[in-house]
Amino acid sequence: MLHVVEHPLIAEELTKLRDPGCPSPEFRQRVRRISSLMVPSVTANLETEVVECATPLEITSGVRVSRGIILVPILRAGLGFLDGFLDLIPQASVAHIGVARNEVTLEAEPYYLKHPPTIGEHEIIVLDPMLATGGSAIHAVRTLHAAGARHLRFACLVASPQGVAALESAFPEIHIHTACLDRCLNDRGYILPGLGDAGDRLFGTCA
Ligand SMILES: O=P(O)(O)OC[C@H]1O[C@H](OP(=O)(O)OP(=O)(O)O)[C@H](O)[C@@H]1O
Ligand SMILES: O=c1cc[nH]c(=O)[nH]1
Ligand SMILES: [Mg+2]
Repeated sequence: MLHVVEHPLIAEELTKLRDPGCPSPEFRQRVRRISSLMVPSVTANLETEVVECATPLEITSGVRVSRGIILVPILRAGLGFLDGFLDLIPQASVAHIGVARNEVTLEAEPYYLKHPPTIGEHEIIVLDPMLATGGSAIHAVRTLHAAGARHLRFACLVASPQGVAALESAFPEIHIHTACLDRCLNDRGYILPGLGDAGDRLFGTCA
């Protein structure tokens, strides 16, 4: 299921982010701000349970999120999306998955994986600013499922209709949260209108 997180502040940040003149330090800050603004929507349906708690005056009931949270940025660009989530969910663990898209074949090429052993008991939030062909996200979700993940959602900044369709077709139960659903992909697999290469813009590695 696709959730487009609509909010005026997110829309304004994204508009500034698309500008090719936005330098890396500003780009990083804006991505971080958007990811923080997305957290309430991405986490709105987390399972909770009632717990007993004390105030200075009496015993009452409170709420606890039932499962621990693991954030999984897809390297590299997912790292740009991580801090905004950690700002609001500092207790989350962080697993890393390295996937690079081969820019000729557009195939996802995995190169790294590190996650806590208890992945199946946690809520997993996979993070990547860009969902283009969907190859990288599909590889990441498949890998995490194989490692035991059972409660998993995906959050991105910009999605293409093709990427959403591919990810939903591979995992019909998945919830995809995006700040924007863009128009299409170009013949090199870049999202239009998009914002270019998110990893390069985040880390200042543009040609
Ligand atoms: O949906 P896809 O067609 O797979 O494309 C999206 C992927 O491409 C980008 O990463 P890239 O491979 O450029 O690596 P980087 O993050 O290291 O720049 C982006 O961050 C996604 O991971
Ligand atoms: O538009 C795109 C597509 C893939 N990766 C990016 O960083 N941007
Ligand atoms: Mg890149």
